[in-house]
Amino acid sequence: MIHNDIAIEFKKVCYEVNDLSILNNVSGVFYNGKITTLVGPSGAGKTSLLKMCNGLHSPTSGDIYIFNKPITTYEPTALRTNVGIVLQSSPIIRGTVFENLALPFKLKNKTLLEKEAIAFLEDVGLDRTFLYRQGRDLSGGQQQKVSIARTLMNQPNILLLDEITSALDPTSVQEIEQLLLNINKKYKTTIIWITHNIEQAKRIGDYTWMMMEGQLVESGESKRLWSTSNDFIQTITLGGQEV
Ligand SMILES: Nc1ncnc2c1ncn2[C@@H]1O[C@H](COP(=O)(O)OP(=O)(O)OP(=O)(O)O)[C@@H](O)[C@H]1O
Repeated sequence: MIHNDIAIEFKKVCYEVNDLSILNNVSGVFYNGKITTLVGPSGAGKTSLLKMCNGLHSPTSGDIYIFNKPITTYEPTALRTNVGIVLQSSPIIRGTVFENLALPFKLKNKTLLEKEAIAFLEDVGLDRTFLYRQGRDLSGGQQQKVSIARTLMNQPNILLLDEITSALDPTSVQEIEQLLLNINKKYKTTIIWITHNIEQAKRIGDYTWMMMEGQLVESGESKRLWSTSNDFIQTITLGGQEV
């Protein structure tokens, strides 16, 4: 059966490296056009799972479907164009913001027009005066916005975010949350967002996946999940606001 509301589906996914089990029998869905936060203690397997969504890692067993098609049927470049990723410290290359933004185009032998670059910058709340500033001279928050804009250049349907605000000041955190909520709304982008900050997870996620020791222990609508009081939620919320 085809489900148009599902962007990514995991079916009994296991991932092992050198006989070490990193993901164990993970089954679940990420809904199309929604924001799902991925929470759990350090070492739970969140980054490994995220990297499976754009083919950076492959399951040892089990299946992953992207828009109802097995991930293995996608050509790797097409998959990475369709499923973008931003990391905690995505690299800013030497050169101007324009050169950084042009990178995905350059890799495809295409030319980025200045007006296109300005439109993408505006999507992340930076005005045209940033275009010819040196990327590495920008603040951490501004660099992260440029990284997000650079990933958006490919117009991905799915955006994977790995702790992208954990090194930033509260104002930048708030701005980046808002700009991603706007992008989600404007382009209907499906977002999967790893965060250690429980308050952030509650604020931004339509859905939540809770992971522990390589397993998906809870998942569902955030409003419902965070208001229940099972053992997992007790464990991660009583320990403070960071997991
Ligand atoms: N290539 C690898 N070789 C060996 N062990 C690995 C490899 N990749 C991940 N692991 C281990 O798998 C487990 C899960 O790692 P992963 O980075 O996915 O967790 P995480 O939940 O994202 O953690 P964190 O919140 O600290 O980033 C960890 O114990 C890690 O050491």
